[in-house]
Amino acid sequence: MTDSNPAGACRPLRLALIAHDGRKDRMIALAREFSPRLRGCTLCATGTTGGRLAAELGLEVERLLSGPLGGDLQIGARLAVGEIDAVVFLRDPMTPQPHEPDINALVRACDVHDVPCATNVSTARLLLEQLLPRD
Ligand SMILES: O=C(CO)COP(=O)(O)O
Repeated sequence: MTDSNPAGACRPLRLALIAHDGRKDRMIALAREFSPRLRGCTLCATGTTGGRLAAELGLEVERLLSGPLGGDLQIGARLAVGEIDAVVFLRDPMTPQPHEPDINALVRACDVHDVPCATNVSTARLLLEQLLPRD
């Protein structure tokens, strides 16, 4: 999987995957659906999300800090310097989060730097269908 990232460069797509607890099962189901195509990507994730992706799907994923401990900010910092091509961030809109400012900062960073960011499964499917090349 080369030349298909938004930057058009010849390297694997660098994708960040993040899900709140109330959306983690949906993230696993989504990643399972796309898992053959995700295996060619460079994946990073917040801590607990990444742990589940690795344990349940065998995906190779760099685990950053858990979201409430700064993982969203780490991903935001990376995308701000051009190190992440796209984000799937399955937010739970029904549950208040202690790190709401970090969540807003990450979504804002995506908008500031024009990085595609899907915050629900339907949009994530569209994004992944578009960005992940077929086998
Ligand atoms: O809280 C999160 C995103 O805001 C997700 O963090 P975890 O993947 O560590 O649960």
